[in-house]
Amino acid sequence: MTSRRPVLAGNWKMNGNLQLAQELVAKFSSELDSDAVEVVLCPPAVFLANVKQLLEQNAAALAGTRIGVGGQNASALDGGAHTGEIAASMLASVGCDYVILGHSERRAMYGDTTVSVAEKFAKAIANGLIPILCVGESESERQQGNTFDVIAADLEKVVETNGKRAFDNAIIAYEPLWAIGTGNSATPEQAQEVHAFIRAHLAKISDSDANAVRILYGGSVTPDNAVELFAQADVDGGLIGGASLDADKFINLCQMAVSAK
Ligand SMILES: O=C[C@H](O)COP(=O)(O)O
Repeated sequence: MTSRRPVLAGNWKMNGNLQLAQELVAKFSSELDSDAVEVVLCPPAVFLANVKQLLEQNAAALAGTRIGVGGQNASALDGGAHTGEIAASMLASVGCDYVILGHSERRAMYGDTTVSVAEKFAKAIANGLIPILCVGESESERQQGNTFDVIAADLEKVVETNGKRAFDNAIIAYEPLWAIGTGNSATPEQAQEVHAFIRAHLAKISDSDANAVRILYGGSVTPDNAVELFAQADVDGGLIGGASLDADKFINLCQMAVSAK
């Protein structure tokens, strides 16, 4: 059985400020003394360099932990006349190690598609970033029994675009659309069922070690439901929205991810 280090990624979305960054770094400096969990802070792009600088300024106090910075999106292009876009190379240049790709909010409101997300994935890995690939179904897709098909299509397009080793250094986040921001998390059993499918499908379509790929759950994770979710065999941590904006809740979730395994 491959042991997988859990990941707790905090997706601030279009929220937060430098004060939150300072609060999080101070709390991690004083209360997290384990490298058994990989923590990823994903603030809005304007704060990425500041958050990275804060982590570097507190490196001594953060020694023995694993905390990195990630973008919330990246362009499928390298650069040019694309107002408002951010290239993967730019994220890497300010110290990002990760980038969230294909979040359902970007698919719903900003034109991300299965094809464009696979192309963004290519730019991320070409620039040394670890993609956090978001997949998940809508309520109607689940009700129609299409959950696995929807997720399989995204995984297969990434492999088709990036090759059979695409997931060697990537993270997947299963985020059922009906659970995001609703307070209505998937049950541990629902999460485990989909995570197990994702892992099995990866083994079928790619040459990456499917047992080594971290698969995070996202969608209304809080300290009240995290223990059971993180205890599931194929749940390797979480992609956290709302609760990542509260330093106490977020570090609590990190500690739960450590103790759950
Ligand atoms: O990226 C995070 C997910 O969208 C979950 O957000 P949430 O924890 O606020 O439901």
